[in-house]
Amino acid sequence: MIIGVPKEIKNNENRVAITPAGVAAFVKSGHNVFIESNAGMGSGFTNADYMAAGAVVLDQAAEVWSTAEMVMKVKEPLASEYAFFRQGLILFTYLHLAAEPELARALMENCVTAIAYETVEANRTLPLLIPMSEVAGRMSAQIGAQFLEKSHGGKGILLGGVPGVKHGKVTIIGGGVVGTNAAKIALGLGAEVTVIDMSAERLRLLDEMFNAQINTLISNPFNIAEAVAEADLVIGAVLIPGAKAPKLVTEEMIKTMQPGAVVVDVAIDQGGIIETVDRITTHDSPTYEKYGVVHYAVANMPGAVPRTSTFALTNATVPFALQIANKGVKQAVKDNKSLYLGVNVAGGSITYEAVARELDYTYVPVELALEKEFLRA
Ligand SMILES: NC(=O)C1=CN([C@@H]2O[C@H](COP(=O)(O)OP(=O)(O)OC[C@H]3O[C@@H](n4cnc5c(N)ncnc54)[C@H](O)[C@@H]3O)[C@@H](O)[C@H]2O)C=CC1
Ligand SMILES: CC(=O)C(=O)O
Repeated sequence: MIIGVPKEIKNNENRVAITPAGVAAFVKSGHNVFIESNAGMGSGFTNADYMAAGAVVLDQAAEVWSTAEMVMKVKEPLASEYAFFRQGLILFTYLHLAAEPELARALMENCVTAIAYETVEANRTLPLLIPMSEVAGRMSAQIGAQFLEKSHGGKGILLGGVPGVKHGKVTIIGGGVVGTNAAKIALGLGAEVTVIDMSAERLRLLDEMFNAQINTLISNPFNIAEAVAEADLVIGAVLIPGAKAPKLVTEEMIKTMQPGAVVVDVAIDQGGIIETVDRITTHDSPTYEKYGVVHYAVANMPGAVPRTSTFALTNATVPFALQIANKGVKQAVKDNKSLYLGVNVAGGSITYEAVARELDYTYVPVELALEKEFLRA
């Protein structure tokens, strides 16, 4: 199979979908890799590194997209990339379609087989989301601490306090991978940490994991309102796979926060859980202020630490991509239920139930959609 890797074009997105080691793995299995010139520069990989591993370096993104049978990316394609979609193309990347209706339509209209990293599932975990959630979770506490500084618009507190002065309070809503990693760093900084989740089982696990050093609360509007009002920093970390994030922190709750408090809505890639987060921000301009509260809503947080993130992401994605390349998408998806659950669009239909429900399309099971696709070809 011919694998294409274009350079990422989202604001300050310095990750790349493949490392030279990944290229070598594809080449060893008899595949060809075409990568856009300088695609790896932001992560510290030169064109020469990729060529030494066996890749062909192409100057233009258009050449990569048009040559490839499978395009591997990091972030969802932006509007300027939709023109590259065509029937038969396999796209393997983060998609977050519940929050990207235009992208969903473009993929359907062009009959792309689109496999979303974030819905590939194994043993009730999301193996291709986990590494980036680990990164974003850790970053969220660090970033929150930074924006609490006066010079960054915050209320001017140190999360850890100092002897004789109170610690800062961090409320984390969603105790999954992002939430757990945020709690680790917030606790390490010396903050008083509260984690809210809808799963009592998850809270029990967290209580044990942190040796009762954090407060845990079951998710309901009353507990969320109280914990938000008290918090210096709120971190949004809820996920319902494939679906739009529920708005759990209302505008009224945000109004109860103190001036200079900070919210970091990590779940923004699925639409965000904070009602007053009304836009996606970028690494260039990461925050805005509303009701005196600093709002941060960057949808590609790991893009700011690209070297760590590219290694972590590709460690997880390349083995799945190799299965697709070795067997072809139809057989790979048939053999591997995890990959089956990653297919969001095929044969012009939405093939992931929660995405179809969210975007108001008829859900078509992957096997039927792929059959249609192969009959059409
Ligand atoms: N902005 C960015 O750059 C990045 C964003 N993310 C996003 O962060 C979000 C969280 O991801 P993960 O932690 O990996 O998901 P996860 O599945 O590990 O955790 C989600 C948690 O939310 C909880 N939950 C669901 N409904 C809830 C409710 N009503 N109240 C409280 N808790 C509830 C679940 O029980 C689960 O523990 C996702 O949207 C993910 O895509 C991840 C990486 C980077
Ligand atoms: C998960 C995701 O969207 C990211 O890492 O950018």
